[in-house]
Amino acid sequence: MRISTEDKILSNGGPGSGKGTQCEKIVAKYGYTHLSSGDLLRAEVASGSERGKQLQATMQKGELVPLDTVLEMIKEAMIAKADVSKGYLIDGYPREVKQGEEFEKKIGAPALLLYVDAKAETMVKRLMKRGETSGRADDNEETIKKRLDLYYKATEPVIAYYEKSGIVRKINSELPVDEVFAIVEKAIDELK
Ligand SMILES: Nc1ncnc2c1ncn2[C@H]1C[C@H](O)[C@@H](COP(=O)(O)OP(=O)(O)O)O1
Ligand SMILES: [Mg+2]
Repeated sequence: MRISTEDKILSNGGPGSGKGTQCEKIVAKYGYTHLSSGDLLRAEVASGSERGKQLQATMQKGELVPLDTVLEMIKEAMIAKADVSKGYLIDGYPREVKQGEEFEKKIGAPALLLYVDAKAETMVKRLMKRGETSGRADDNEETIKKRLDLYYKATEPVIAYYEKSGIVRKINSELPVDEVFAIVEKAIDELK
């Protein structure tokens, strides 16, 4: 399956940077199909399947789940929506350069990467606050620290990887949500 370039937008950035928040607003305005790799994985865990059980153990440690599993799940979700989708917004993927390369090969090049950028200190603060109500097993101090380390080590290079193709738009996510969204809108509207 290959989906045309203009139908794929990636949203990337650190844990707690505000990807999910912005994606929700993008979906409301532009009607894209939102695929959050984290949400897909958490849904698999919640289903209680054997695959879900293995995923849970990995995610609880703040580690990345196997490359093929995530890509397979994203692909399945894209196919399921292919008839009705106005385009896909893929949130929190790729998490490492190798995942990006696989994505290009199996699904195709994206049109835009929204790089949702916030300081480490801001991300930790937001995640600790989110942890009070999110019920997420990985929103605790110890796992947050690991996720941040992993983000800087594995995921930041993804941004550099896509910078070569000129599709990265850096979004200052230190601002209030609506101001962040104004920057996001500009980046998306430039595609048209
Ligand atoms: N621009 C902003 N200003 C203040 N809080 C924000 C924000 N964007 C998001 N948040 C809050 C909402 C969440 O409780 C928390 C993490 O946001 P999120 O969208 O769940 O992040 P991510 O999906 O990148 O992990 O921070
Ligand atoms: Mg999220």
